[in-house]
Amino acid sequence: MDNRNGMMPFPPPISRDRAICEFPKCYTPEASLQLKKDWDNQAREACNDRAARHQPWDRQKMSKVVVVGDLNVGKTCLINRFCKNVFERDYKATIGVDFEIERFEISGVPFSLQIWDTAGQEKFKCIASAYYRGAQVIITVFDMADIKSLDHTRQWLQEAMSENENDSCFIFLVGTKNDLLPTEERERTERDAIKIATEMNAEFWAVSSKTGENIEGFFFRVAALAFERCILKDLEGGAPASIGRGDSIKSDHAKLEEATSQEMKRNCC
Ligand SMILES: Nc1nc2c(ncn2[C@@H]2O[C@H](COP(=O)(O)OP(=O)(O)OP(=O)(O)O)[C@@H](O)[C@H]2O)c(=O)[nH]1
Repeated sequence: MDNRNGMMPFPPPISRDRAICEFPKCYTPEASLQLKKDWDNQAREACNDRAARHQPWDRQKMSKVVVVGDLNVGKTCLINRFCKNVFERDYKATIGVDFEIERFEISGVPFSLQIWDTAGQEKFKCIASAYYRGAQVIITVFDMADIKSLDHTRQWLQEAMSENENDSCFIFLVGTKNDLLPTEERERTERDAIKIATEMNAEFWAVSSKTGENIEGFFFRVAALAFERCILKDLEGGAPASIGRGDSIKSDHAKLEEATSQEMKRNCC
């Protein structure tokens, strides 16, 4: 499509497998952020009303998601399994940060998650932490087969929250690599994780990026909760997050490259 006049081309249609109609279930009621089984009435009515009047929302709806946790716990694999349906067996450390945009259609409304993958390695922390601000969702990740990484999630959350307002974020605690554990051990680790999730005010999920178990259910849940909050904020007249029309994403990429190369040059970390 011609882009010479500076207008952004229309984005491609949202994939059918990213349409969410039913309110997605939690993993376990013991560590869930919302026990309700359906959308908030006010949000649902607002969406139905707009659809009936063929009146689109003023801004494209978007939430920022920040994924944190120790190195090697599987943050990149978690994101890549959902966004690209791939699983990488070999470990490649994330340098600084990276991000993916995932588009959904929820109750007929286009909605995007901007998912930030941050490096777990200590030496890249100073780059990654610059991207914590403005998150609507924080996902703290640990490796189900490495109990130390579960203990460290409190510290990761504290650091991510230090850049955000209290109560402004949905918090998730995600255990990856559940394919590596026998049932008994898995149940024990889940019980430990649920205790920590409760302390953190987080919703717990156990997933496997290798087998794909619970990956879609988890991200649909994240998208649905973030979307609903976005609609309710809009109805309250708060400033909703806006994704812009592509140029802000490009400038994020430019900033990312610049910050990473400066940081590497300075070798400060
Ligand atoms: N068996 C199994 N291995 C996994 C799973 N998820 C990730 N891995 C492996 O764990 C290693 C680390 O995965 P990454 O996703 O790169 O880890 P990361 O947390 O992004 O690491 P950093 O970028 O250093 O912060 C890789 O060798 C993956 O193949 C999983 O669900 N099951």
